[in-house]
Amino acid sequence: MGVEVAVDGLSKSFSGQKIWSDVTLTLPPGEVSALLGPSGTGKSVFLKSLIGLLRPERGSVVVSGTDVCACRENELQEVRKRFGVLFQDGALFGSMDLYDNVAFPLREHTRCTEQQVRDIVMSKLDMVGLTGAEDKLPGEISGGMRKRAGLARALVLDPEVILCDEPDSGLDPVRTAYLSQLLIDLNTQIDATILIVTHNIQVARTVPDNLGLLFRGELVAFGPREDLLSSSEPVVRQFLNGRRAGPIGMSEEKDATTAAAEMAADPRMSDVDELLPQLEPSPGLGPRAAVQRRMQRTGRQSAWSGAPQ
Ligand SMILES: Nc1ncnc2c1ncn2[C@@H]1O[C@H](COP(=O)(O)OP(=O)(O)OP(=O)(O)O)[C@@H](O)[C@H]1O
Repeated sequence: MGVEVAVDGLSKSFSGQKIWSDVTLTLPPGEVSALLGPSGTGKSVFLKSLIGLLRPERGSVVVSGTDVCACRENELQEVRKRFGVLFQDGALFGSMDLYDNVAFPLREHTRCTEQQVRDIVMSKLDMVGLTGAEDKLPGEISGGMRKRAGLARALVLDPEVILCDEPDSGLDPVRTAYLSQLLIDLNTQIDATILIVTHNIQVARTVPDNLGLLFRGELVAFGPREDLLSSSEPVVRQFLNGRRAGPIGMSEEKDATTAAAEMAADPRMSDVDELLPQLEPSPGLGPRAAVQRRMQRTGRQSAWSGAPQ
């Protein structure tokens, strides 16, 4: 099962320029969470901070008793093995075929025999629907396939936490729908804690158990999907409805007077109040363990999480 990731009072700046400060949230073990936010608010910086690729000035990120922000390099190497990361572009090696790309972490970090490598690589490629494509080079396949290959590579070390940086970027709506289903199915099969960074409203509304929003250098909200999807917080509503009227402007933020005037003037500013059901695992996979745990954790019947489990 996935592990909890507890972030407390995290602050990051570059050369004195604040990116975000005092970010506190807990990724519940085995649940799927999504982090939203306008471009440039530091979502990728946040993901990198979780695995110690960037070092925030203040705060902690505790994974199984280890503070990623304060531990030594050798401890960091150990804690990173618990993570699988899908980078925005898949980050595949262009000169290696998909098989070797996916095998790479196993050959680097384990003493698996080539037969064991083969078994693991083929099973992960199968999980993401890439059986038969193992001989292809990244340049010979579509963007959606590259994402899935990146996901297969993120899975080979059996991670307890999976971080996905904009898994939907550059994908058409149909491929995005397949990828969303794949993330829910993976969560069902391996019960890993998943954090998705996304701009995609449909993904945000249908995939995660929990949602968070970064804005103006702060985490303005983080909580169960029901709370965020029905939130009356203007910035949350603006983002989840993808409209211009609201506090978020082209260059990230607007002054309050302009935002209020736009809200009053825009007659089409009707928000989507329908709470879309959360995606269910594909037939034959059984229920997601996270759903039951989440009900116990939050003490709620999951009224908007689709059919009863
Ligand atoms: N290594 C770095 N050194 C200096 N500044 C950086 C570094 N990495 C990121 N930044 C800055 O931090 C800010 C946040 O960047 P980040 O990529 O995290 O945003 P984001 O929310 O993921 O954006 P997008 O949604 O457009 O991908 C940007 O202004 C970026 O230029």
